[in-house]
Amino acid sequence: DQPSVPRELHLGMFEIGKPLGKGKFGRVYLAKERSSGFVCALKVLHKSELQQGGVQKQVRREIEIQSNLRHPNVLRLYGHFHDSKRIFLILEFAGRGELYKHLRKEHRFPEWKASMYIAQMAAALKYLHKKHVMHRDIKPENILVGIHGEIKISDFGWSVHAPNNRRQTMCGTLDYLPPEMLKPGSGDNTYSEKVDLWSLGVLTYEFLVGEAPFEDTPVMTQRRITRADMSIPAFVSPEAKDLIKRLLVLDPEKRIPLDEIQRHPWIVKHCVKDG
Ligand SMILES: Nc1ncnc(NCCc2cnc(NC(=O)Nc3cccc(C(F)(F)F)c3)s2)c1Br
Repeated sequence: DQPSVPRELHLGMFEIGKPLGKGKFGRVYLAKERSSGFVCALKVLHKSELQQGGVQKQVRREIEIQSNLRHPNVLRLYGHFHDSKRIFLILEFAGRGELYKHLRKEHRFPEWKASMYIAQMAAALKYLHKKHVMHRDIKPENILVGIHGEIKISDFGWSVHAPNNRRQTMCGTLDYLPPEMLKPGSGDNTYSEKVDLWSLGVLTYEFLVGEAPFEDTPVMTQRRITRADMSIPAFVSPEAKDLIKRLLVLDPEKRIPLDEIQRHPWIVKHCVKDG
């Protein structure tokens, strides 16, 4: 059949379906490309809102970074287009929606499920870090679930190429911020992709406990993060506790590397290879 020559993308090409969710900057709809029947998710961003938020260059960076990423646990960004008022992101549709909704409904995940998800996150981060991309905003709200139950890291609005010393104003929850992004070191305040390892530790804790390890008032959360001051409940298995403790380490260089995560007993014991 004819190789598909990329046509000029525009809204009329899509039949818009049900709303899938709404982020802080705009809504997402199920959509079908009319000529091919291809199903995707269409995120609509209003240029005025992006200007107000001063984040338009972040969206450009997201498009540039994510368009080149191909991994089963990273949500695809197929393309984008805009009209006079809006920017549209053409995204892979994740058939089982937003992970945080599953987490809230189930309160917390059984260890086998949490371990499978963290193994997939480690594989995705290994892929990203090999390309010197750090996501910088790993949290349940930025993870989607595919039709086969596999997870997909999404929303690369805060991703950058490592190393990075730009100070971005953060908004949203502090819970997932690593210490080095809260108070820059006395020396160089650059940070590396190791920031994603800290967030992976926070994510592991939240999957198993149902709340973030440093959850508190904003001031107390910052203080507890910079002291790695958290306690792990007794119902968490010793292996899971060990991995969390090896990720939530103040010194970025001392955090367990991704290769070792994939070989960690808590990960290995739950991912049944054959059958
Ligand atoms: N079932 C589903 N299947 C697929 N997708 C779904 N939802 C969309 C998930 C997203 C993926 N990528 C995104 N990207 C951004 O939002 N980027 C963005 C937007 C504004 C400002 C900024 C920033 F510049 F401020 F960071 C960055 S949202 C759902 Br529910």
